[in-house]
Amino acid sequence: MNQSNNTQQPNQSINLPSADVRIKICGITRQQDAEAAIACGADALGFVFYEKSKRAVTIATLDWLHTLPPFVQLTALFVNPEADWVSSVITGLPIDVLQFHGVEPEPFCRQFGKRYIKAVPMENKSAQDAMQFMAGYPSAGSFLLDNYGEQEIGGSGTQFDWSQVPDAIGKPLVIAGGLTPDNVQPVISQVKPYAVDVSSGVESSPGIKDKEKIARFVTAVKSAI
Ligand SMILES: O=C(O)c1ccccc1N[C@@H]1O[C@H](COP(=O)(O)O)[C@@H](O)[C@H]1O
Repeated sequence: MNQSNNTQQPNQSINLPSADVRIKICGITRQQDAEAAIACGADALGFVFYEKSKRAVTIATLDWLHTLPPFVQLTALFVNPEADWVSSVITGLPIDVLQFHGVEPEPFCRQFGKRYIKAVPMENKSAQDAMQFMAGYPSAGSFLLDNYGEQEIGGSGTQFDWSQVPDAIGKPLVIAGGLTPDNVQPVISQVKPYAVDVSSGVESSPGIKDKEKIARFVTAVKSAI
């Protein structure tokens, strides 16, 4: 094929129509919340393997994970973990994707042979800064933009400046940070992300999901234009 006929504007092939924007419900700690999220239409669930989090889980507390239905992606979130800890988690549980929220270098993230999402700290960051950060992770399958600073760890439950989301990066972008059933439509309209990720915005208290909020979130995403 003629090379010149095969050039793509990277994000044109990745941005999805709003109705197809994928939904990840993160910070799940309980089986009933996982099942509720799947019943509501979540595409992916996230589990926080970070002991300082109010949503921290362990291999033992997720012994029900094998009973979940197929075709829902299970994501393990880590913050500056030991490699052995990541290996134990992916050996012990049916994890599909890793998500790194700390300052893990690129060789660390890719050593596990799993697809991974690298979180990008967007607090006070320009689109140019974000692109520079992402360029350091060529092996990442996707980037998750969240509102935290270089020395913090994410999960603040607050929004960043969506006007600073870079375009044409050639990788799927996941938008996170303070999303709720009420503000997810504007970010989809503005940014046209590959996926949206929510944790605190669909909770009744940290680590306890609210099925009604999840249902409202999913409905809002699927009806976004
Ligand atoms: O949820 C946590 O406690 C957490 C701890 C450390 C890093 C990330 C964490 N949460 C993740 O942050 C994003 C956005 O969450 P929110 O919707 O703003 O509450 C999401 O992936 C959370 O799982």
